[in-house]
Amino acid sequence: MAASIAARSPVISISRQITAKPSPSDRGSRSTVSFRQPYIRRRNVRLLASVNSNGGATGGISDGKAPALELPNIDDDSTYDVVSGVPSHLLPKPLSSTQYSKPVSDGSRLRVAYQGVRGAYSESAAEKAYPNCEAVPCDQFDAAFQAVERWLVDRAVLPIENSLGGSIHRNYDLLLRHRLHIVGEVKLAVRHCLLANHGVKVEDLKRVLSHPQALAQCENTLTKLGLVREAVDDTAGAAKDVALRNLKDTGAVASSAAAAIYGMDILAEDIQDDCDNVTRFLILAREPIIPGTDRPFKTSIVFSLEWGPGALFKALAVFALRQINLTKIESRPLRNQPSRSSDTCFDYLFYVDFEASMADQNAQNALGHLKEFATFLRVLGSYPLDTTML
Ligand SMILES: O=C(O)C(=O)C[C@]1(C(=O)O)C=C[C@@H](O)C=C1
Repeated sequence: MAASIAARSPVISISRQITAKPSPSDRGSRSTVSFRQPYIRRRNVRLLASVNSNGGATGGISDGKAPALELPNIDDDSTYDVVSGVPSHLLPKPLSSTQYSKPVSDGSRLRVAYQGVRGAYSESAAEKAYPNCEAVPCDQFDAAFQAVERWLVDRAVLPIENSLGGSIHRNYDLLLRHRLHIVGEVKLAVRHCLLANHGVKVEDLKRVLSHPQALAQCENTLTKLGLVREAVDDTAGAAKDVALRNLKDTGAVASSAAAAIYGMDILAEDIQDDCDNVTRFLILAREPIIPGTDRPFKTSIVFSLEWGPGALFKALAVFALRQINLTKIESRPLRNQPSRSSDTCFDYLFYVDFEASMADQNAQNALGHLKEFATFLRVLGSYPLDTTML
């Protein structure tokens, strides 16, 4: 069984870590508010602006010493990539929102990286996003990011949050460390099974292996059964391991697909704590898609703020003032910052998803406003919502 798996697509494992950090350059600060730009700004800028009646920003930005700088001209379309400094029109052509699900132009199948081994939920998510794709297993999330960056695959499909277990923090951190763009999302109903080798009964089990998210999603059932949990890299990997070692006292929490692939029995189905167990995955590509207005879009951004009372309140107000609905907010520690005098104060990155396309002037205005006082701002992607029924 394992040999046939290897023959399909070897697992990608990349040992060298890419440690790309946001560039300290301030070049992007006066360019057009565009979904392509990872904006980087100096610290210590002071907000002197407010929202005008059209939802546009007015006023200027000051560093407290120099005269106020003029506002970024949001009608100016001469944009530059802040990483390479290359004018935007010379960069690779972005995918259009209708193109992003089409096969590659030479007729070969789209190669889509996912984390885990065959039978992982992430593989199902990749196949839901791109039904005729070649799903390529990667041993770690980081390897999937790098596989796209190194042109080994065309896309990566990675979990970002689950309705029961919450956020997958590792992928939030990797989104910033790498330079990929979010070009879509896919929601997958996750129905966990308790798997064991042939002849093993529930009463025989002492331990259970699975991905930490899957173990968290089945907390109640596993507690009732009194099983010791052991975390491994992915659910299907857990099933494969239990099967290959022919363990008789250990089960796995994984999908029914994994049971079929690794020849295991399903002892219990739907063991997640809530029948509405949904994982949202992000689709990542080297180039962004051109945001549209033809269907509902979502935009994902990450920013940091000056420390102070009401800072986050002000940041979120740029959306509230324009009736833009937020669907997700996540904070992560901002690493490699010089420590502050007070031990009680940490710096954060805020990841926000909002329901608007970067093709909407309203969304451009909101980000233009946020950019005036955010110490760092990057648009991770503007992409169509997954509105499919689960
Ligand atoms: O282990 C898998 O099968 C995965 O695809 C990973 C993962 C996750 O990281 O959240 C994906 C979906 C489920 O929520 C459980 C685990």
